[in-house]
Amino acid sequence: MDKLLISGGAQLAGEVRISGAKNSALPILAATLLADKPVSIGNLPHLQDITTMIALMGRMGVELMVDEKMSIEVNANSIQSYTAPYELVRTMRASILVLGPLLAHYGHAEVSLPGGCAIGSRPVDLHLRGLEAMGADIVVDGGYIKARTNGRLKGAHIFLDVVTVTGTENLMMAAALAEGKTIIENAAREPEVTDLAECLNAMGADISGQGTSTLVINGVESLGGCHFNVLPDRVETGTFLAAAAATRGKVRVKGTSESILEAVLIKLEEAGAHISCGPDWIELDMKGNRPKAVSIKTAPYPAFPTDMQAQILAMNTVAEGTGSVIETIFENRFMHVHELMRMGAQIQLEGNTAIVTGVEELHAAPIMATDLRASASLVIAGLVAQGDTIVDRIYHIDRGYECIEEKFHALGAKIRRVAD
Ligand SMILES: CC(=O)N[C@H]1[C@@H](OP(=O)(O)OP(=O)(O)OC[C@H]2O[C@@H](n3ccc(=O)[nH]c3=O)[C@H](O)[C@@H]2O)O[C@H](CO)[C@@H](O)[C@@H]1O
Ligand SMILES: C=C(OP(=O)(O)O)C(=O)O
Repeated sequence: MDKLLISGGAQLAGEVRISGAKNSALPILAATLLADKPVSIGNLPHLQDITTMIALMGRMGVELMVDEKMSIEVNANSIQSYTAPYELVRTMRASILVLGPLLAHYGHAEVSLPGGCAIGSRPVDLHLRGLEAMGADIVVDGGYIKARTNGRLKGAHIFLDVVTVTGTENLMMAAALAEGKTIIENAAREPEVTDLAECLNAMGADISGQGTSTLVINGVESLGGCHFNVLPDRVETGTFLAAAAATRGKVRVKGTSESILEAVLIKLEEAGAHISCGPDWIELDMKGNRPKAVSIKTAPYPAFPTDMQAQILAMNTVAEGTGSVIETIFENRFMHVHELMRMGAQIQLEGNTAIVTGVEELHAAPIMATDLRASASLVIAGLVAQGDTIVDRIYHIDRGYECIEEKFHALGAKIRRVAD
């Protein structure tokens, strides 16, 4: 199993290119199952979750051709199986995103229940309830969601009790081919949901309201092909900026946009960062200063994203002062706290709140990655710690970060991948 070996202490400096967003690329790949013609997707990130989605769709008989620039052409017409098996779903929850498209286009689907994971129980009840409201027959049997529809799904008025990103995406995709109008209220407003809506519209769907909490989808009879470029990854962007702030460095992230991570940039400025932005870049300069601790509370977009909680918490561990970190989305998203404390971080954990008092220095220790963003926070901690930190179980980080050690290395970090 690969590990990352990080010799801390370098101030990050330089430029880094941001990849396409994992959480946009995954639903867009699933959306190609709705089309009758080939769909081509550009700016696809090169990471494990994308490989898993390609493997899953390939297993169904879908033809996928990736070129050397990580564009992919997907032709779903060759599909032969409508099943997402447990062995693939268990490695990537986002596999649930094939449920809505398979059901809407082909009338049936069998998708393994994703189950819980390190960050929380993560049920999919709202996905299922929404599809049932559109006329689907759903049973859960032997760990599988078995869904069928007699004829086309029917448009429905759906109110989501909780703001759910993949739930909104699954229902929006299903509604795109349903008969009549669907209204989804309390919909997720994340940029990745908007990106998916734009891609579906480019395929011929009739969706409006994206970026607001009410989506209106007029179902169409069929969807065609298109070429679509995935938006930049706001979590990868924020991760490099948080690392730059923690190391008192100066980093420019390119191929990204300030408009998709305002809540994060505001907090980094509060931490003392000087931020400047261009049309497709953001620069953060700490002018050599120690960051100031900030308080954050995670909530659905446009508020502070849960996927950036661990990285800002890691910055706080070496900041001046005390900051509180409140996690409101997932009930168990503080696994990194215990590992950071092993490095000398001062953190008090009370329910969904972590009170972090910055220390002058963290100390290297062998530490274990437990989930994707927790892993990123441990890398940030390793970058600022005295000595050599070994981060184990980095398969979590490979799920969602493209060439992470190469990108940090290019910014002056002493980091390399080591095999057991
Ligand atoms: C592939 C992808 O895009 N993953 C993102 C997506 O995950 P994902 O879409 O799985 O997360 P959700 O937005 O659905 O989860 C939000 C909350 O709703 C609850 N819930 C969700 C669905 C449901 O049927 N019932 C229910 O109770 C969840 O347990 C959680 O407490 O949004 C999360 C929240 O921004 C991010 O952390 C993930 O990176
Ligand atoms: C939690 C995440 O991903 P997923 O929903 O795929 O587990 C994430 O991207 O931080």
